[in-house]
Amino acid sequence: SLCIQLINPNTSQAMTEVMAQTARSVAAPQTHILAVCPEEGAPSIEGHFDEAIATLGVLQQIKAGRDAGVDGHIIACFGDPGLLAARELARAPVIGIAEAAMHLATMLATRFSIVTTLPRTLTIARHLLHQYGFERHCAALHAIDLPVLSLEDGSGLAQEKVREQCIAAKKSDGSGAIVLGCGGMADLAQELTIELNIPVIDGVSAAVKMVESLAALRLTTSKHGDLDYPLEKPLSGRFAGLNLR
Ligand SMILES: O=C(O)C[C@H]1NC(=O)NC1=O
Repeated sequence: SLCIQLINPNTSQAMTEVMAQTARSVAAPQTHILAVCPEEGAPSIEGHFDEAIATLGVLQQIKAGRDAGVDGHIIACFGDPGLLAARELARAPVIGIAEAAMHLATMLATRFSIVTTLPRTLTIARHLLHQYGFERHCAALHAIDLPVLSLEDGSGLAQEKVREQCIAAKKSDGSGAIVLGCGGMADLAQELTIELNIPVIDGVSAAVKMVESLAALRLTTSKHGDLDYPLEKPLSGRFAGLNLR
């Protein structure tokens, strides 16, 4: 059986729960999902500053997961914060939900659109497209212009805005698939795929199946070159816990 550590980099328990439920709904029977979030940090991640704060918590969780011997780690925030640093620390695969969703979209359509939360995080999504080499695959990016935690306020307004943006994107962008740009949207993808009749992809679900695939292929994070374990040095204070030895 497999154990996959699902890390919500923000500290909102409700969002962790939404992602964990979605992850468990797609996981194979013998896959266990260990859902965690940092003890301290930002309740939502909505920019470069929040991502910097969240990265320490992600690394602490990666270390804990590694010590617990998990078979894979998922960074469940659409900015994929700390992804490469986490890959240095980890032995098992580390998958970000943005890269997972983008990869799947390129296998299903020649162009995809992204629907995320605040306009200011569109820049982060564009940066990831560049970093992953998917710029030419992404036809357009849209924001619902509501904060991340509006997805957890129980009003359903954010969910309706996501639906509207997806319908508009399908009509206007010339893209054949849509990537949902927030971990908190994980539970919306399956219903929207049916309603819109195009692939609407959630990165949490995508990442779960990618970790399962990599594990089945006995493939783990390369430790040759820049993703080798960090060089040993005396990390001090709150960082001491990140020493690998
Ligand atoms: O960037 C975003 O809008 C979404 C991103 N922020 C967050 O707290 N979880 C996320 O997936």
